[in-house]
Amino acid sequence: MISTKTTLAGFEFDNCLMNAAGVYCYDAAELDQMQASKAGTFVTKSATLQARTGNPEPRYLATPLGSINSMGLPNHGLPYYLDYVSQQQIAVPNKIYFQSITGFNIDEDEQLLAQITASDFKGIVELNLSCPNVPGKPQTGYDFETVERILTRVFEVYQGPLGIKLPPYFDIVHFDQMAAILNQFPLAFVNCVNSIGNGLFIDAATETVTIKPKNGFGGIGGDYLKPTALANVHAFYQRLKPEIQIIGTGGVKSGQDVFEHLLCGASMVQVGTALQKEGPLIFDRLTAELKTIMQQKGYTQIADFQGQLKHLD
Ligand SMILES: O=C1NC(=O)NC(C(=O)O)N1
Repeated sequence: MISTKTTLAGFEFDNCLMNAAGVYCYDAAELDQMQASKAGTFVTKSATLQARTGNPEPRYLATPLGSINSMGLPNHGLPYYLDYVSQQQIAVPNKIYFQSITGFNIDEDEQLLAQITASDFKGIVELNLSCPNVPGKPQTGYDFETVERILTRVFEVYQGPLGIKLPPYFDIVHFDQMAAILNQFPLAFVNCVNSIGNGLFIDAATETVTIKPKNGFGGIGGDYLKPTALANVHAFYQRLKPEIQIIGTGGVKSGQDVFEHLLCGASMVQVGTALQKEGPLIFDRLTAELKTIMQQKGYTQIADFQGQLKHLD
């Protein structure tokens, strides 16, 4: 019997696959589809203190090799998602859900966490430190001192399982510096990676950008992202203390892509662009393809190969 079960933050999940925050998680209708899918669980759209309409449209484009988006954190506000998850904790009790949050400053992060503490939320928090699409708002994950300040406050005020969503890094020294900061904290996980911020996809026929916000600059996902995502997963897997697990996100559209993220050290794999394109049935296909690869290699569980990427010595 081949199993794609996984454990994260001390919880067991029937499947190591789930959505990436932002995809199929904006409202109850989308989250219901995630609940009905083969995914092991879901994460909500990153919730902010106040509901947001997000950036002007067009703000998303699927491209042949991936996607570009500048959604701008459209969401119904944290209470909406806490209510939905509260219902699911009763309707489907033996599952653990992820709540993504993002404040626009450290005090908002604290307020969001206080709301979660005051609720009956029993799941895992994903603190998004990497949205590249709010005009004027930097990707917090690139400000190392601020990350340290935020995590210090977060773990002073919040006692439940919590991880962070990071932007991609492209410098070995940055992996070293960020890992040294993160190893100070009781993080349940680090999710590598968010989209590559501020890419540009243009239409040569009309000589125009393809999305409206920020003169067409947006987060890049899909095939373009995969080598960077795998590198970030593996770099942090190599550097973080074993108590901090890795969620792998970026460029997953086949069972092989899932296998590669797990081989690099991920304990859970999230799907964004390909889920947006194919819909939640993708989890049936990805699970079957991953099991086929595992069977061909003689593996029966993820632990048989997780993090076992070989180097050339
Ligand atoms: O963290 C995010 N990453 C993205 O690529 N897009 C969304 C968004 O724009 O809301 N947020």
